[in-house]
Amino acid sequence: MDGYFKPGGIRRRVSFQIIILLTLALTANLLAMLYLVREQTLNSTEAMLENTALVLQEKIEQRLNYLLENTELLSSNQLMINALTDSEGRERYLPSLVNNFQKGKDVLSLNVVDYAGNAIYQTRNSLPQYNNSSELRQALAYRKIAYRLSKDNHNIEVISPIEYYDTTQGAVVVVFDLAAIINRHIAKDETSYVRLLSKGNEIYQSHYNPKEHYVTYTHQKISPDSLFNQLQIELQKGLPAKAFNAQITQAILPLIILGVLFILIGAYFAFRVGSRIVDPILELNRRVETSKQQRDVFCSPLGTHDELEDLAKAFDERTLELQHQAEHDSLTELPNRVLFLDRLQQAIKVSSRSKQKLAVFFIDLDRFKEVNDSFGHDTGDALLQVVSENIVETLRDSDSIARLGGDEFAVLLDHVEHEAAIASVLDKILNIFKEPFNLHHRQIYTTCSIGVAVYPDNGTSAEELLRNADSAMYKAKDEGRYNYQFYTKDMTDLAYKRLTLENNLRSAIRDGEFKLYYQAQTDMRSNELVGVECLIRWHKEHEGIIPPDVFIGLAEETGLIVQIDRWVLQEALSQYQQWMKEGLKIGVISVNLSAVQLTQRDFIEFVEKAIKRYDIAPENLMFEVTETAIMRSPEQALDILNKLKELKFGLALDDFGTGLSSLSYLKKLPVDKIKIDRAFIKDIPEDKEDMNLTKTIIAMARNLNLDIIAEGVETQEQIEFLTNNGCYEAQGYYYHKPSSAKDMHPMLLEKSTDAARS
Ligand SMILES: Nc1nc2c(ncn2[C@@H]2O[C@H](COP(=O)(O)O[C@H]3[C@@H](O)[C@H](n4cnc5c(=O)[nH]c(N)nc54)O[C@@H]3COP(=O)(O)O)[C@@H](O)[C@H]2O)c(=O)[nH]1
Repeated sequence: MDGYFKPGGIRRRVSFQIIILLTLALTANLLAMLYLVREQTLNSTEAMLENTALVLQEKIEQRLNYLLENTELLSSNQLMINALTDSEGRERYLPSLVNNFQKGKDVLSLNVVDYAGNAIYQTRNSLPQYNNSSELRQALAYRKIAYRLSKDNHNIEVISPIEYYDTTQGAVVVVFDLAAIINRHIAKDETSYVRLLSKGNEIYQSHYNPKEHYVTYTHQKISPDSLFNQLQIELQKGLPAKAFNAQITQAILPLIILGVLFILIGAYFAFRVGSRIVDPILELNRRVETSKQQRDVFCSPLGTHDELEDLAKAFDERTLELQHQAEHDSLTELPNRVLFLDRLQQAIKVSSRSKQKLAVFFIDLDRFKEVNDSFGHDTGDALLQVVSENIVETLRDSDSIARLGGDEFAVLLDHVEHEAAIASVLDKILNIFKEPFNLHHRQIYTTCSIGVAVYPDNGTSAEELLRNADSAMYKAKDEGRYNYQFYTKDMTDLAYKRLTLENNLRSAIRDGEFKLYYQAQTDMRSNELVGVECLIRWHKEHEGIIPPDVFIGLAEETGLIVQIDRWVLQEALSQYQQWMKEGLKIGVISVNLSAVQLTQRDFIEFVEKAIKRYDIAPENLMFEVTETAIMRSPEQALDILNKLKELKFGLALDDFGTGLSSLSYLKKLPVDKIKIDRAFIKDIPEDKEDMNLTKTIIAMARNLNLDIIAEGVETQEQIEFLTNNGCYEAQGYYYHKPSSAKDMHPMLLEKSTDAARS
């Protein structure tokens, strides 16, 4: 029972609410009953009071009539006439007559008056003065019995004329005790009171206490002939409120007891109903809790066949949906890293038992970022979808594929017999990228690099295998992309170094650890300075200067090159402005343009803002771009290069000769200058082939009317060979090694002074 009625719990709420509802309903019923019982009791009490008042009035009137008749009989008695006329006879007959009359007749006094109203006989000497009494005068005049209430209202005086032949000689006046008359008819243990009122004044009361509350009835149904009416007497009956309420309580008490019983039974049923509602909810709750911990526990079927059953089903559906969402990639609908690792873990268990191998591929699309930047994310997404579909098609049903995130996929090959089987799948995957993908009416060229780790040789846990496949993938990238590499131990170090370098690069950008070096470009005939190339250096604390070859590749891979090259451009222009202000003659300043920048939509805008800011004419700024960079996304690159050309910026084709370098292709590029790669120059004059190639390049450039500059010029022989063959500009250690602006300053000053002199 612990927690059975937990505070705020449904069982408690349902039970309590049903009990409260029952109690309220019952109370309302009882109140209604109470009202009805009270009304009924009031009606019956009033009816009872009316009846008893009527009966009482009749009885009193009967008695009064009886007394009146007796008084009349008395007054008409012959002896009474004799007594009136004969004083002797009066003494002789009247006492016995009167005594007889008084017996049991509630008589207070009996009097005989003569015609003038003078008392000629009286008991108790109580006769009031009757000579002026209008009732006496009426009785004598009309020879008719008359009556009235006494002055103190407590008695009734009856006046009956004494007739002698056709005359009235006097009258008998009898005073009756009103209380005695009424008391005869009232029981001693009467609970209700009786009051008689005359003109609002109480003339009689029994059992009446003015301080108590009563249910009162005033009897008014009196006929005009009745004595009460003639005497103007009102009869009031009343039942004490206590007695009245006791009747109500008596009537309602069984109902209250029944009500309480009903509430108790209701409470029991409320608890049962509460349990019937709550038990399935608690069961559902328990299953929900279990399903949080155990993957295959479901809430349905609950067995209730009602809305709860629907809820349980809906919960299961939503759980499966959420589970699917949590374990799948929404773009490709492939399993994600979580599910892949789970499946890999299971596969490792099976393989460990069956002593079989399995292989994990880590696939990364090459330069996917450029596709995104060049053609937008929709195209990037479509590429990922089509690539994933193609990979799925090359795999067996028992193999697994997952999208790990971004442009990374993973494949799990089960039950691998030998490495040749792995290689066959790898080839099939690489073949997918042989042809361009047709997406959104464009042909998108892309490739992928794949790293492979094999269980148990390259790892025994899912994480380790995936991590090692990742390291092998980086090796594939380093090996020129679009190939696969099997994991070897030294790759872990490589991957670690790569990760460290990436992190350091990010902090170098943040902390401003880069410096710009400058290398002169010289006219070999006049030794005049024609320009400078800006070359980045990374001054890393404790490690010294790190050359660009070490980090530019990774910066391009990670996209960090955009920030780096933008910094280079601003720094170069700022320095150039400074030199101009100092009156130094620099010629053209060149900066390198990476492939990633050629895909940046806002690149032109950024360049325009920069030259405006440093007040540099576009003709004084040259961009050096390699063929390889252009070929990564030719359409976009050409678009940007043409715009730069239109804006009058200089364009040089860097590292010329190392790429495809066809004449027809060269004609399409809007470049002003070609830079012969150092690789052709360095072995001149020893390498005749290089010399022939260099000659061809120079001829080709001249034919196309392009300027030409040789890189890596280090010797006098190289200068002679180049100038003899029509190439007059050079960049190389022979003239100047890349140096900081400060170190370069004396040379710039000297060159500028020479130029001024000549
Ligand atoms: N995207 C960017 N790329 C840049 C930037 N700065 C440099 N780079 C690229 O890095 C590559 C290596 O550059 P670096 O180490 O600076 O080498 C340059 C010269 O130092 C070197 N050179 C010049 N003359 C000689 C020589 O007589 N002998 C010799 N052994 N080496 C010499 O050649 C490199 C010139 O580079 P480039 O003309 O651009 O090809 C290089 O590919 C740079 O492009 C940058 O800011 N952004």
